[in-house]
Amino acid sequence: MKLIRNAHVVDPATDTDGVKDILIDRNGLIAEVGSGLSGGEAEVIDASGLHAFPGLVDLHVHLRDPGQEWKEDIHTGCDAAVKGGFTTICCMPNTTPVNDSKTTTGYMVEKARAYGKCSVLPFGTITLGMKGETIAPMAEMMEAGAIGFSEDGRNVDNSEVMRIALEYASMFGALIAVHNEDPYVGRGGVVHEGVYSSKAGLKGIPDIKESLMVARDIELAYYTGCPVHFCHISTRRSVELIRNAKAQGLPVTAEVAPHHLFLNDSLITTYDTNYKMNPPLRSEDDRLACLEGLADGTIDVIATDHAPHAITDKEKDFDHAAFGVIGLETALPLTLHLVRENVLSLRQLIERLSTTPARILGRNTQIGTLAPGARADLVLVDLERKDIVGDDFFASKSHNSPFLGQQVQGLPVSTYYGGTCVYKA
Ligand SMILES: NC(=O)N[C@@H](CC(=O)O)C(=O)O
Ligand SMILES: [Zn+2]
Ligand SMILES: [Zn+2]
Repeated sequence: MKLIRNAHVVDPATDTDGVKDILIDRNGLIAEVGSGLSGGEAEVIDASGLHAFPGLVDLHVHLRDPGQEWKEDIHTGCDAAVKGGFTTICCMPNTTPVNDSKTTTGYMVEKARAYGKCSVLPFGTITLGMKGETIAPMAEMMEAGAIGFSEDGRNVDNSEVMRIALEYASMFGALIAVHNEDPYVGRGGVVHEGVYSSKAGLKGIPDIKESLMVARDIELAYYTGCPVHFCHISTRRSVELIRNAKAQGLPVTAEVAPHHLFLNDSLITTYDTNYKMNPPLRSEDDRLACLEGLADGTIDVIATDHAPHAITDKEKDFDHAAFGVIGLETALPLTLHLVRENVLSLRQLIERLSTTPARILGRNTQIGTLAPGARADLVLVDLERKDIVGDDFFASKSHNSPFLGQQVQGLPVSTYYGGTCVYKA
C-alpha cells in the first residue's frame, strides 16, 4: 500500500481538481482519493507542491521492435514513455516484419508485460504485409492483445479494402487509426509545399495530400457507421473537415502531434533533418488551425508519433533522410506551455493526454483516471522544474528531436504504473 500525500490532483474523469491524498491498495489499484486520508501501514510519499495526473496515454508510437532494435526496442521505448509520464502506449505495426499476425502481436505484448514498466497495446496492420490488398487476421490479433488496426506509415489506397476493414474491425470493437496520404498528389515530396519549399529547393507535399484522404475516410465513416481515428492531423483543411464531420454526428476522432503545434515549415530552410517528418511541418496558418482544433475539441487527443531513427538515418541530405521525430519525453513539458499561454486549461490538457485517449481505446476503463478501482497509473509533475532538451535528456535510443537545445518547463518527477514506481527523476 502507498499513500501519496498532498498532491494537486487533476483527474478530469472524476472531475477532481485540488490538493488531495491518493491511497493505492496492495493490488496496485486506486483505493481512494480524498482529503486527510490515513493509510495505516502504507508507505507515505510526500507530494507537496507537485501535481498528480492519471498516467498519460499515447495512441501513437513506433517502438521498432522487432526488426530495428538499434533505433529503439520495447524496453527503451517503455523507459522513454515513463520518463515522459506515459503509462500506456499504443505501438504501430510498421516493424520488421510488420505486425500482421498473432505471433508478432503476442511477442510485443509479452515482452512489454515481462518488463513491467508500462502498458504496451499494439496496433496490428489493416492488411497483410501492409500491402493494401488482403485484410489481416484481425480476430486472431485481437485475441493476442491488439488494441486496433492501422497501416501507419502508409495510406490504404483502395477504398473498398478500407470499407471492408472498417466493417470487419467494428465487429470486434477495434479502433481503426488512419494515416492519410493521397498516393499520387505530391509524390516524392519531403517538406510542406509552400514558399519555404521553393526557397529551400525541396519537393513539396501539398496540404491536400492529407485532406483528400481525410475527406474519403469521413465518407467511409458516414457510410459504414464505423469509428475512424485520424492520426497526426496537420492541416487547416483536415481540421475543418473533421469539425464538420463531428457536427454531423459522425464517429470520428483525431490526434495531433506536439511538433505540429509548436513548429512550422519556415524551419526547413535550415536543412536540419530533425525537421523532417510525415506529415511535414506545415504553414503557420495550418499550425494555428491545429491549435484551434485542439482547443475546441475537434482534435481529441495529443499523440506523439514517437518515431525513433538512428543518426545514420538522419545524417543524410534532406531528400534521403528518414521521416520521423521522437516525442515521448518532450510531449508533456512542451504542451504544458499551452496551459501557461492559456490555449488550454490544465484540465483540458490532461483530457487530451490521458482521459480521452483512454476513452477512445474503449475496452479499458482501468486507465486514464484515478477513480477507485482504476490501475494506479499516475505521474507526479513539478510544474516549475526546468531542463534543457540535450542528448542526455533522453531514455530513448534515438535522439532525433526537433526540440534539441530548447528549454522546457514542467517535468515528471516520478511515474507509477500499477502502483509501482517505474521512474524517478
Ligand atoms: N511520422 C513519420 O515521419 N514516420 C513514421 C511513420 C508515420 O508515422 O507515418 C515512422 O515510422 O518513422
Ligand atoms: Zn503516419
Ligand atoms: Zn506514426
